[in-house]
Amino acid sequence: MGSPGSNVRNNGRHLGVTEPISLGGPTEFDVIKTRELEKFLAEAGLYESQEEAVSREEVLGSLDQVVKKWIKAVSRAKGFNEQLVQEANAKIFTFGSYRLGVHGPGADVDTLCVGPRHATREEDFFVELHKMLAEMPEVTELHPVPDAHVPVMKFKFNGVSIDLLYAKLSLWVIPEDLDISQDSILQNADEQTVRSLNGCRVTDRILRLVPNIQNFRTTLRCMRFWAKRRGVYSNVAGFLGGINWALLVARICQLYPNALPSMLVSRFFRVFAQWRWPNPVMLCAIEEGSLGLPVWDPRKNYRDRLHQMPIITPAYPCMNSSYNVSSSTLRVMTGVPERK
Ligand SMILES: Nc1ncnc2c1ncn2[C@@H]1O[C@H](COP(=O)(O)OP(=O)(O)OP(=O)(O)O)[C@@H](O)[C@H]1O
Ligand SMILES: [Mg+2]
Repeated sequence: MGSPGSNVRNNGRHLGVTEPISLGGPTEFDVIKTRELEKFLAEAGLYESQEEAVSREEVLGSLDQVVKKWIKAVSRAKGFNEQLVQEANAKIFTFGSYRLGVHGPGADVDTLCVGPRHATREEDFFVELHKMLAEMPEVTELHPVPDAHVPVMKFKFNGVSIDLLYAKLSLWVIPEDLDISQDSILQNADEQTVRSLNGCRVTDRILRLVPNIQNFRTTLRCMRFWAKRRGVYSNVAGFLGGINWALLVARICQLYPNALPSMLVSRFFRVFAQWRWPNPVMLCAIEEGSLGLPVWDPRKNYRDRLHQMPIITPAYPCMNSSYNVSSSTLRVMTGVPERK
């Protein structure tokens, strides 16, 4: 990664669907203002303690061990021979604000368990793994939600809140160094698996599509804090949630690749005050892909044409992450008065 403010990623080529607006770097004033901004964010209590960070890491390590034990038990119960049982593997990935590195103290961790083709969601994940977790003294408040649009198991592990999704790949064995960013991973995957993988694939892609990760993180922390204070941080209420704020900030980082967070925050307001919605915000071109999955395309899909504030996810299959925004919540966010 580059030093703060230097755009050295992507071999000097720009990231994004257009040229940057400005390649200008920081002045001494911006350096001072960014330091002040970081101090402000720290004093606002937005960063977790070292102790909490370590505890989260340990919990994730333990959870990974649990799913590895689970997949061996599942394989054995299905009559696999001992060598195949030993080779059987499952793995935990993280995504969301924890993976982006912008979570606050006490935040929950979005996780994904990736398993092989013989480990089913209905039986093995929601019954067998659920049973294993229910028997562990570390696990409390265990709530499976198998019928959700993205099925999830919610629980606390040693006090850390976890959302655990499941992706059943078409592979027989899950390699420990599995790369879930290739599109081929989606081949023959059921719909819930595609949706469950999406969070991780999107988060990883965002981190690859910003010129400087540290500057992106600080700016996003600031915008999340602002949005929460202003009461416009909520996907379900028709405003913007974690993913939407992340994508908007990432786009500003692309447009000002050498800017520091204090500049990026002010550019955020400048750019989005002038944005002509429903022009979409995108971090990369929307690819059709070869797997035939539906992608956001207002020319083809009538429903996509109704979206007020399209903020498109960067991993195949690209979707509008802010389909919940209505004309009235958009007006609230942009401060445009209602037309009489
Ligand atoms: N509407 C959506 N469209 C696409 N992906 C989504 C959407 N909502 C959630 N996700 C995926 O799930 C992840 C976790 O969502 P979540 O709402 O927990 O946001 P977050 O970025 O983790 O912020 P928070 O700190 O509020 O939890 C997102 O980062 C995103 O990858
Ligand atoms: Mg989250």
